Amino acid sequence: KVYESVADLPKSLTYDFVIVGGGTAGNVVANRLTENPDFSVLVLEAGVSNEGVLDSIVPFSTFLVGLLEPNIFDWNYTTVPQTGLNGRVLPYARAHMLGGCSSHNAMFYTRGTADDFDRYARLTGDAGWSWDNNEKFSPPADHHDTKGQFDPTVHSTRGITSVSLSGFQWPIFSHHVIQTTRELPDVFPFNLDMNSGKPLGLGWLQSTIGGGMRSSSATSYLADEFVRRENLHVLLHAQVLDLVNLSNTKGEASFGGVRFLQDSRQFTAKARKEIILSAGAVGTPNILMHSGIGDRNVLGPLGIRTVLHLPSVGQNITDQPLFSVSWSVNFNQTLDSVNQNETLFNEAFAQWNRSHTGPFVIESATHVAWLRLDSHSSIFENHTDPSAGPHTPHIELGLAPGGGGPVPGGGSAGVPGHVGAGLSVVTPLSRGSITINSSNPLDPPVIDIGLLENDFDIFAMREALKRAQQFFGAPVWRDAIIGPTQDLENITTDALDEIIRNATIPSLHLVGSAAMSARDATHGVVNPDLLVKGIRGLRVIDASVLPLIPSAHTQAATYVVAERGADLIKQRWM
Ligand SMILES: Cc1cc2nc3c(=O)[nH]c(=O)nc-3n(C[C@H](O)[C@H](O)[C@H](O)COP(=O)(O)OP(=O)(O)OC[C@H]3O[C@@H](n4cnc5c(N)ncnc54)[C@H](O)[C@@H]3O)c2cc1C
Repeated sequence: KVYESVADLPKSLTYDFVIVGGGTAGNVVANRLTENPDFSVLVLEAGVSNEGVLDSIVPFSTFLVGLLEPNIFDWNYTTVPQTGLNGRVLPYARAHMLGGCSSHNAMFYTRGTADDFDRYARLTGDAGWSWDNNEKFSPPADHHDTKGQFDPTVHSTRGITSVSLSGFQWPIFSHHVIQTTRELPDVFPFNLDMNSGKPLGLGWLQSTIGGGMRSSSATSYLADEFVRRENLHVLLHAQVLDLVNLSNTKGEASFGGVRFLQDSRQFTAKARKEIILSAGAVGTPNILMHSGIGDRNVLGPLGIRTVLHLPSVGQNITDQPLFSVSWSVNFNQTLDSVNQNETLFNEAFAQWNRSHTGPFVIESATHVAWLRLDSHSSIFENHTDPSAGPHTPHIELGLAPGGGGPVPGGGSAGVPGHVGAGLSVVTPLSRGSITINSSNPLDPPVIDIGLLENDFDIFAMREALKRAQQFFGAPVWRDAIIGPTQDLENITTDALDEIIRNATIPSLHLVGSAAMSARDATHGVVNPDLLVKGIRGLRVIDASVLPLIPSAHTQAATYVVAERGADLIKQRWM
């Protein structure tokens, strides 16, 4: 059951497992552990309920933008000035609601490549880090014939989170996109299913949407049938401050509980078996450091006693840069037509309310191209290829029948008659850090994502732009395209770089802040079993543990981490 107040919890605050964060990963773990009726589980979520939050239910991007403005649904973080982005300070969205970022993300469901996961297995020395098919592949909202748009053999229909193809079509756009794969097959080969492990090429986007509504870890893994389990308690408005009840057995430290705040009152929840940190790639390292696990050179000056000197906490974090471009077109069958016309907007909303069909059942993008840089690119003279293997893309073009493309945290340009591409470098080499500058756990952490600091990333972004220009320059677009909304062709490379640095935003795909590494590695935060190195009974299960960013959006990989993490816990205790 989901509780709003500690006072309503039926038991004492002692459970077998305490999970910190009811986000994307945390709810998966809560669900899987409570399959065993002998385990009791408490989830502590700082944020609010997802129930009835329309902006989180309706997939359409205009609603999502509402969620990302400063409000109670987000932690409202900002980055430090970003050197690679001309010193700009950016909002850094992290959900503050049940379901975590799966309740307010753009719903792209992209698994990455088999190469990515093989590399995790290699890096950790644990072959178990392969991927899993656990989604519930569902019909699109409009029940159109999906033959030729995906490969059923690489999907599961028995999983928990719904995944579907676009449930609404913008016919001219879709036709032109697919026609481009025929006209320029060498650059944009059609790929039947980008989630097969080999995503290179261009195909139809799959999203975490079912029945025309967002499918998050809160609506799926905490659906009524699961959350009513007597051994599962989820407490909202419970912000964890730090880990407490430190003890030492045979030279190994362990924490017996977590201290949390609700309505300005402090409580301690105790774990008989394990504490699981699922507070996300910002929240998890923050809690670790406030609990004395981190670099002693950071903790000492702040007056935090170092329990374990683990300098990798919060280091080497990675996000993917996102730069949006758009072209004016002479047809008005685009998302912009709905956004710019109140009558059409209200009609679309009425249709969604009536039947969960129509333009509001998709976020914005309908197709994605995953591309590699030319192997002879000059950039490889100074950089080794950062991709995990030959089937791994370096860049992504998220193609949308509307201005500006998918813009997490931004919103679309919103001018009628536009098509857009969200350009992303999915194997960036820039790295950043999450650290703290105060001993008060209620103070926000210091977020430096380091976007575009490495020259590989700006090079790859320029290449992504060239591919987008090539794409919309294909013969089929000739009669449709009026021109780019910004002239990015007839300018110098320096001027282009300046524009890119001034307009790039983070994809919000942060990973690596509590990275897993091989057991005997001198770096890293968790072992391949996700237990924190040198601490007993403390696991991290969320996007923080991914040591390198998958060449994809990160929720699918986070679900994989969570499913595997839950399996590992079960193996230990059952
Ligand atoms: C705006 C946006 C758009 C995105 N779009 C996509 C997309 O289209 N496709 C995709 O694949 N990925 C996308 N992502 C990324 C993806 O959603 C995340 O990588 C993934 O959801 C992270 O899951 P997580 O479990 O690690 O963390 P989260 O889902 O963030 O969960 C962490 C939870 O812990 C809670 N928490 C944090 N600190 C505390 C504390 N001290 N006490 C108690 N609770 C705490 C938080 O409130 C949150 O609920 C997007 C992300 C954002 C923000």
